[in-house]
Amino acid sequence: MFGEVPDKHFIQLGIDADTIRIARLLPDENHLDALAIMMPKAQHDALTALASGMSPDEVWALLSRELVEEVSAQDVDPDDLASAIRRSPDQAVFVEGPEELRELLEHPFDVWRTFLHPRQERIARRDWFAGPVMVTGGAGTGKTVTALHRVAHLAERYAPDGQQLALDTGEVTPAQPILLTTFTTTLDAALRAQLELLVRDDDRRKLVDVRNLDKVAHQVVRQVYGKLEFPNSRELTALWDRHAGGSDVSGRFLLEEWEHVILAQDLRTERDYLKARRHGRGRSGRMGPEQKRRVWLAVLAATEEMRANGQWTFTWLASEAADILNRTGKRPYRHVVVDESQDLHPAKWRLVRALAPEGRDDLFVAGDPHQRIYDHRVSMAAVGINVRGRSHRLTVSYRSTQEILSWAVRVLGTAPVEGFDGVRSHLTDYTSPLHGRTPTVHAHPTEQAELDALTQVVSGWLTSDVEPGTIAVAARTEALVKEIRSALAAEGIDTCGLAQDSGVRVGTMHSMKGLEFRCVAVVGAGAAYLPLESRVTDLSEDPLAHAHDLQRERNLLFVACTRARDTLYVSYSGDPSPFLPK
Ligand SMILES: Nc1ncnc2c1ncn2[C@@H]1O[C@H](COP(=O)(O)OP(=O)(O)OP(=O)(O)O)[C@@H](O)[C@H]1O
Repeated sequence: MFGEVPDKHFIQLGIDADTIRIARLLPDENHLDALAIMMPKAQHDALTALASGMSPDEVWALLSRELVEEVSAQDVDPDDLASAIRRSPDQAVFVEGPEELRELLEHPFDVWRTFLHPRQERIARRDWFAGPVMVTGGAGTGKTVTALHRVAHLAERYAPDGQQLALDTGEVTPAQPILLTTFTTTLDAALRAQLELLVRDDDRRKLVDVRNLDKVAHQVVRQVYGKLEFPNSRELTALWDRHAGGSDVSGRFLLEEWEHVILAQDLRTERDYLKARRHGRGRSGRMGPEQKRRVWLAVLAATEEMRANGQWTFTWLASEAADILNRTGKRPYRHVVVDESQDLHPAKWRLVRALAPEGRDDLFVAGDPHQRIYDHRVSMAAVGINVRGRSHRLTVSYRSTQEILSWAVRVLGTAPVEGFDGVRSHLTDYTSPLHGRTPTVHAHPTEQAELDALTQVVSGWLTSDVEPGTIAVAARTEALVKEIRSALAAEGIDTCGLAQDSGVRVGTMHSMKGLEFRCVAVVGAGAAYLPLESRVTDLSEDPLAHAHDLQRERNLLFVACTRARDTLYVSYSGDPSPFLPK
């Protein structure tokens, strides 16, 4: 990791000879993190900053700024933190100790968005990175906050009319040089709201295009193909069924083969398809060459029909958008910042790569492999994104209490999780400085009894002055979400979807991703819903796909539970889910 750092840089930063020898043996930042408790803090901080690619002068500037912060913190009136944040020009305050954090808990929900920890600060406010940056970390470790601050930092380089100030390369700067993007519309609405808190100046905020990737892809492809249509899943299956006949597989299988193998690996010819790897694709792994040929022809026919009808899927759209940009050489943004990246399909990664020219500060990507709830594993190198030497991990959760974290981490089970670029990801040093109540798990004889109990719990939260919009109820299926909303409504409790704010928010576990609430109830955590049988490949069909599917269901429960800041209530009827910690 420090291969290119000369000894004199270490010495200049006060790092002793023994530590230099150890540092030279470290392959990556995870190993450096693990040594934190064995090294003097100042030396470890300096190494962490060096590892992120800073020059010795930048490291000095950062460390001395932190020192000044530490000293001046003693003069700050601790009762006046909220107004201190508002006074501070860049809306950032450094928070290190649990006491300070507890103070902050008292402040309004949204004010949280504007605090930075020195480690996050080092990433977000770094002058520049030589290429793509990856920020990983467990739920609530501030990946989104760091990404937002990075956007604000990048925006400061530009005059409000879009002219680049700091890095004048002589090229024309796009009107909106920065794209802040994520997975879904719900999340891009949340990001937009948070960016408004952080970048107060309207003109500067206009430099940032906040849009989910599907919308970005849509705009690129539409310019070439005109109006685009997106058939619903029933229409799509019917179309693919019509082409499946000769290939001895179902239309659904064919469609998945196209999206998960052909588009995922960007296979362009029958030859490439015959050679392609297809781990976790059930019976397709066992198809002979003749059958694969038939499948390839059926896929060609189905996609030709879709193209003739002007019909698209969002994965295809992303793939096509990347192709168009690569073909024309157009790069609509200077910087692309991606949040919740763990679930991006490889075609969407190709699009991300194609959206900005390669170079300094081109891509900034945040994600957590433990929160992967769709089945997309990707090698960043294969999609042309090289983060080597520029990956950073956050380990302190500022959202949930240690009690909630310790419980939720057990939901994940013990199977190793594949991180980005095939690196195993772990949560062993993932902690929270906050403490509170242990999550409670409640068993009920029937679903009706479970819903009655939920109504009482939510009423209790409301009467103890928890704002309705900071309460969320999550369930595995849409049908159960509907039942929950009716049960709460029958008791006079207003409810709304997770993206709205007109009552207690209720939604599926999938749509909880990226959000956070003071109190969370996870309902239907029984064996009937988790794992959801219809979403798990049969063991006999494909053991690898079976194991992936089960892990994905675990991750889903983990995502739902780690949305809770203060209180987590879990219930089920019938048998408990095997994922619940014993
Ligand atoms: N340095 C900090 N000091 C205080 N609060 C912070 C800090 N960093 C983040 N937070 C707060 O912690 C919570 C979680 O932050 P954020 O949403 O950025 O985490 P995340 O890593 O993106 O989470 P997830 O992966 O679960 O979506 C937010 O309420 C945020 O405001």
